[in-house]
Amino acid sequence: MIDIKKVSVRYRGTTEDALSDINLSFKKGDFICILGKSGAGKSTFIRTINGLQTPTIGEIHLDGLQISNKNEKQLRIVRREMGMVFQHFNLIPRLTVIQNVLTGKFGYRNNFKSLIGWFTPGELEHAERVISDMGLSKLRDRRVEHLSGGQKQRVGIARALIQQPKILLGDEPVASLDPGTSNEIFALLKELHNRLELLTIINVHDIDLAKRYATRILSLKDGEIIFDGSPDEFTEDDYQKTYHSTKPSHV
Ligand SMILES: Nc1ncnc2c1ncn2[C@@H]1O[C@H](COP(=O)(O)OP(=O)(O)OP(=O)(O)O)[C@@H](O)[C@H]1O
Repeated sequence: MIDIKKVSVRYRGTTEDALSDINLSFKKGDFICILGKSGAGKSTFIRTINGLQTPTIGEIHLDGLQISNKNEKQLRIVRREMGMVFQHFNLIPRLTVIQNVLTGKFGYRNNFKSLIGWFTPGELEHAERVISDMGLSKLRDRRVEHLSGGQKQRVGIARALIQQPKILLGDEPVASLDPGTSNEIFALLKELHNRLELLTIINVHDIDLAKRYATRILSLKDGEIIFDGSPDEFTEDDYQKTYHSTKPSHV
């Protein structure tokens, strides 16, 4: 589904690669968790997959088509296939739940209709369905600035789902949430992954969540993949190599 071929990324003005010679393939059914300490390249990796960052070298293919050499207009079409959820939710605080969810439709419409906030009955009905699915019906008309972190992330997920993506990308989607809520959000992401057959790729700092939910763990260090395997294969030694710190009691 996604093939990453010899991809390196070096930011302008820097002397080191943020990602270095990455070669990976992801298929439908993968629930990938990416581990790595701060600065390892996790965000760069996710951003490079959905075209927010262009590889300095190498290619990314989606279903056999190269997507890493597209212009902004073509990238908008590619990004419809990829829903994205963020650490800080990236919602519009003064807009309501349903208004925020509907912004997920913007990739499909012309700018004028989006600007004046005009949506078809079909689009509105779709938004209602996704909101209900996320357990947000009672909060439909509440401004998102008044929601809890977990509720905000559900809105973020609903906004991603309304695009009807094949791929769900998460850049630290639970890093701002408490452990209980983080687990709830991961359980929700896993349920959606199974039900909608999404390829899911998520950056996460919490190794317990990665071990509980991932079908495959990747570990990044200094822009390189240093582990690629099943959660069971990720050992204490891999943990040490990834984080260079002493073993926590829960591993
Ligand atoms: N826009 C940028 N310009 C220059 N260097 C950057 C830029 N964005 C990231 N970097 C550098 O690229 C490397 C990888 O950063 P990245 O944000 O991908 O890491 P990360 O693993 O997501 O870290 P964190 O967990 O702190 O978010 C770091 O050395 C970072 O300083």
